[in-house]
Amino acid sequence: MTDAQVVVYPGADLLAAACAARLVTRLVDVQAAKGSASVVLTGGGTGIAILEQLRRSPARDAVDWSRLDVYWGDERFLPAGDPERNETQARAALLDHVPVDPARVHAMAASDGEFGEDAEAAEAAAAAYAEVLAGRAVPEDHGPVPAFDVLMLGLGGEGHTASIFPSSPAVYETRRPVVAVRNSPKPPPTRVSLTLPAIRRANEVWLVTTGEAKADAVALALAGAGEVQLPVAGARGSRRTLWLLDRSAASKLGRVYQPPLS
Ligand SMILES: O=C1O[C@H](COP(=O)(O)O)[C@@H](O)[C@H](O)[C@H]1O
Repeated sequence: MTDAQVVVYPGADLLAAACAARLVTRLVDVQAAKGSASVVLTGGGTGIAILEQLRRSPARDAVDWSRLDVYWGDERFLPAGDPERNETQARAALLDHVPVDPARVHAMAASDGEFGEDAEAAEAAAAAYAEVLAGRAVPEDHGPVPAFDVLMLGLGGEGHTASIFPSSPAVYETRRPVVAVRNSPKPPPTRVSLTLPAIRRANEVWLVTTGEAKADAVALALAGAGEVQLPVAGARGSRRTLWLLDRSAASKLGRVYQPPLS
């Protein structure tokens, strides 16, 4: 993964605030150039902290929220409003506080929704989300997934990203953009996730994480580990891949990535 850029911040709070500022800048620039923009949100502690910082930032008003498409990289297949759903957390952190167009907020289905809770429900939810993506793709995207402007991802200490876990069926998926995930090693067991081929349709992929528990996975991914054992190693954007880390998450990288001592 030679073309990835790495930015290391002194701490988790500063990283979240800086990522929020970076996101405002990127979305404003894209809207100025194209009229509208798209962002794919991640769940997890760092991803939600970024949204909270964005809510608190006066600069958030620079974004035209009505001209933004919001997607998710993965979802925990739980009832609507469940506090563990990535959508619930993103709404509380940001989306309920800014004038987004509800029709452009593309949440993945809930387990008490139209597809029900049975064994096939998560598969149906994944297929439905693939249809949503296909419906939003334009000819210039050259495929059934939009070329997302910014796609943010967290990661697990064992190397999962979105809900693509090491050596799981999702990491081998080459055809479908969205899959159901069963028996996730991290609760809840049933999830819906973009696949690596869909993630790689994004113009920019931002990998955001903090804490020492992520340091091995970060170092291995940047050293070129294989994506089957370490799915996050397969996450990259078509134009840019950015790793946004705090010092702890970056602590096992070589000196080249370390910030100067202060
Ligand atoms: O379950 C999930 O976890 C990962 C990482 O979360 P973190 O709290 O350890 O940073 C997240 O990227 C993913 O979206 C989420 O569903």
